[in-house]
Amino acid sequence: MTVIDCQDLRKKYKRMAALDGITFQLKDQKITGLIGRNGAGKTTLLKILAGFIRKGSGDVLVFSSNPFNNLRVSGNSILVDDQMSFPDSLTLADILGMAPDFYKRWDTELANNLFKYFKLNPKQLHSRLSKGNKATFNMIFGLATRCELTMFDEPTNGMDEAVRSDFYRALLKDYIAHPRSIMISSHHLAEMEHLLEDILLIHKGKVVFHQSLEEVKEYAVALQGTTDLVEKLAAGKEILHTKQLDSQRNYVVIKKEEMPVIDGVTTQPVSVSDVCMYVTSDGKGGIDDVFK
Ligand SMILES: Nc1ncnc2c1ncn2[C@@H]1O[C@H](COP(=O)(O)OP(=O)(O)OP(=O)(O)O)[C@@H](O)[C@H]1O
Repeated sequence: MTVIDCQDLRKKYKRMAALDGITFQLKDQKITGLIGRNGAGKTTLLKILAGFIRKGSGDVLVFSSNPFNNLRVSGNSILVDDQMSFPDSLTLADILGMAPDFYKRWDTELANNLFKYFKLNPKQLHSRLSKGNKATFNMIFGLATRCELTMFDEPTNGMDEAVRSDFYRALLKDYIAHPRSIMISSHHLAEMEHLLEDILLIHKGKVVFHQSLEEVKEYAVALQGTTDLVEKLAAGKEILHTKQLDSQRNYVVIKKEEMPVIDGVTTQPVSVSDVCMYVTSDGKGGIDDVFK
């Protein structure tokens, strides 16, 4: 089943293009990482998919329907972000108690068990929660809805390291038991990489690639060695990143292709988070370019 189908999706804020022709499809039940630099358009895309804001032009279908103000979409999807708000008069216990009325697959046992594990106070008002506890409660809520399309926008913002690690584990365990389409935008790609099956990388409102994690791991290769040898080997190749290691040695990341073996140059894999950082970087040397 096609869960999401975006074709040339565009959205402008005044004259600024936040989404500039996004095309991708989400077909199977997978955990997809929505990755991109600050301002890439991740939140805008998620809000359109959740039906919170209107698209500009192009097509967007969620469960084969336009998601904006659509009851079928809102009943089967959830966007968990730090702007989730609940009526001020409701305590956390009230919110959990009312959730089954809105989400048909709501799992009360999961919600209660996670709630106890994270030692949240059932009498507290959502608006009074600390940043980290609000993120934790929102995560519990998002997981317990078991929505067919569950989207998290920077879910771990504010969580301490232990809670982040528990969140990743809870998400994975629940997903394995109850597969569904999950999309997570996060700046902590390295620490949640083990969860992801696919990566949708966007930059300046455009899709850079939509690939499996295994494909992204094979996307680039790093060459390290004496500057003249590395430069010779990298000549004519698509260079993604360069770093001068010392006066004689260089480190160059290129798009992966068959490489001849040359004495004095080693080839190394490039991590998924580094690939995403390099291909969305405007300069090739990163912050070092500023100090040249
Ligand atoms: N309500 C708004 N009004 C005007 N411009 C906006 C609005 N919301 C977002 N933008 C702009 O649209 C672009 C995309 O923003 P968006 O929040 O979607 O990016 P993001 O990838 O989620 O960024 P970050 O990782 O920093 O949260 C940015 O340039 C942002 O300034």
